[in-house]
Amino acid sequence: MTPMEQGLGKARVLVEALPYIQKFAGKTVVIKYGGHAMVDPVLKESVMLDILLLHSVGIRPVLVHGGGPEINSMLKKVGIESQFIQGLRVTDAQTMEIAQMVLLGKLNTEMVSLLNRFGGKGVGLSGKDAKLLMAVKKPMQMPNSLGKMEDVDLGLVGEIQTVTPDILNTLLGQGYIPVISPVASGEEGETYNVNADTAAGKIAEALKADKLLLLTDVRGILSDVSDPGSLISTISGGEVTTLKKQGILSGGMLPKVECAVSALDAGVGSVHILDGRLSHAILLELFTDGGIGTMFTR
Ligand SMILES: Nc1ncnc2c1ncn2[C@@H]1O[C@H](COP(=O)(O)OP(=O)(O)O)[C@@H](O)[C@H]1O
Ligand SMILES: CC(=O)N[C@@H](CCC(=O)OP(=O)(O)O)C(=O)O
Repeated sequence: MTPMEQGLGKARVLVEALPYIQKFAGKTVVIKYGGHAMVDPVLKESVMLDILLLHSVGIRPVLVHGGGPEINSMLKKVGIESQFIQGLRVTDAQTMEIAQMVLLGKLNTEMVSLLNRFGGKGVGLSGKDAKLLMAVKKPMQMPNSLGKMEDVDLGLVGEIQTVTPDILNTLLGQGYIPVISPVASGEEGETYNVNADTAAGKIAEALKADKLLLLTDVRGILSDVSDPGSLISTISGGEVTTLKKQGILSGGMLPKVECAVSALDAGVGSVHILDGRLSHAILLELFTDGGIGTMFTR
């Protein structure tokens, strides 16, 4: 291909993206990025660049990050093993301390630094800042071996009670990109560990976001988790309930579908689960017709 043809190819991509860029200018897009898709440093840079691109065309991006695998490896180093119940980490005081150190001290600052190095104005926050996320201890019930429902103790896992998005609106209004760790405060100053998808969903609801994008390490919801070809492109709340009953949705997919359905009910414009391992997944979702991953429908 000649340099002239290459140039024309790039220009065509831009012209094709233009209607989408115009459609989303001024809109709020909440992006949840985490899990294994966040471990690759090259991918991480590429996601930060995509977020900057959104910002530079007038979109208001809000980044909520996870970090489950990094928390796991730090816990392993200090000899602590985690148990997960329905995709949630049972969190004792020591686990909480380490999770907070990894999420805020390492991952949040890392992403803010990347955004700023690439010319953006990223600001790191946790749910504790300006009372963004207030939580109580999350209750949970599970069937015991006899099938009878029993209380299980998740420790310091938080259930979000209120979201006060003022700080986010202030930052967004002044051109900053908020980067949020999923740690919340309790009324008595307790620290709670919140699943990052759940935090992103509640933040999207409070901001009345136009889009919620949940980036993960699979193509989207699969009807057979071992077959990447079994992607479900669109799904309704009713279908989610059926898949749950059939046991097709499990582990970390449960908080995702729950927050997605809740966000749509609360008026978030649209919710998508995307493959965060795919380079430029965010741009493909926003700026092309086809869309990728799973889209939730009302
Ligand atoms: N039906 C399903 N379709 C796709 N993934 C599923 C399904 N059921 C369970 N999963 C699991 O959910 C995982 C994604 O959740 P999780 O590991 O918490 O992601 P993240 O860390 O990106 O938030 C997938 O890697 C997969 O193992
Ligand atoms: C309660 C709970 O499970 N909190 C999560 C918070 C981080 C997270 O959700 O990270 P990913 O999105 O990368 O999985 C945890 O401790 O792993």
